[in-house]
Amino acid sequence: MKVDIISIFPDYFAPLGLSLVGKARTTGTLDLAVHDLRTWTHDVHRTVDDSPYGGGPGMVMRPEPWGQALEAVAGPGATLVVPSPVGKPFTQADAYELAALDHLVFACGRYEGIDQRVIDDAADRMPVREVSLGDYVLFGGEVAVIVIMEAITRLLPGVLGNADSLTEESHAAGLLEAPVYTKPAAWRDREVPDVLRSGDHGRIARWRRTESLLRTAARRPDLFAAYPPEHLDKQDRKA
Ligand SMILES: N#Cc1c(-c2ccc3ccn(Cc4ccncc4)c3c2)n[nH]c1N
Repeated sequence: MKVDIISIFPDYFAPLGLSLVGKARTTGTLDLAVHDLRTWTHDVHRTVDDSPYGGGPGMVMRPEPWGQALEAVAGPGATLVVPSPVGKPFTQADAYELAALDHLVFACGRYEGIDQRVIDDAADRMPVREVSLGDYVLFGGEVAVIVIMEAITRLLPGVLGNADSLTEESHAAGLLEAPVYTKPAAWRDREVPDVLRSGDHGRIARWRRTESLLRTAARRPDLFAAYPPEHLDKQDRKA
């Protein structure tokens, strides 16, 4: 997978050189490049922002540098991903969709955002997805891109040592995962549930399923309500 990130803070993406994302880059699974938007400015001050038409607080990112940057970076087959407070909430399903694409270009806005004409102009040439991490406000898109890149990279072939992890984890099947435990069996007078030490894989699977349903119902009633009833069996309905 080829990924290009455009930002006025390219150093923000140093974390993408670490751990499993860094390994994916080293092995060639992920071809990631970060670009400084100011490369496409031509004034002595390398200006990327200006005051908003219609007035209001803050500054808006100028269209000219973005237009030239996207023309240079987003070739045929690219999908533009724009983190934004007004974007579609980013979900695991989105991570799977993006992980299946050949080339992603991330546009990291700052200030009050990017001139809307940049998004509209790009949409004439490529798919554009405006996404939001959640209902809170960040300073810019960089943190969102780091989160999205981690969510995508772990879905790429060979990145996770045990691909089975993907099938049981939270949100993979629309539910939250069950609690996890490891040694010691007793810690501060708290015991690991006996079923998990029973060796009875059928019982363990059932216990995890029940805990997953109960946890989802308690913490994410929205996910629980959306969970297809046909995916619930008789045992689930007793939970
Ligand atoms: N994804 C995502 C986001 C952002 C986000 C993303 C890109 C930009 C660019 C600029 N800003 C700052 C800003 C802009 C407009 N209104 C208020 C603040 C951003 C915020 N905030 N919250 C999220 N979940």
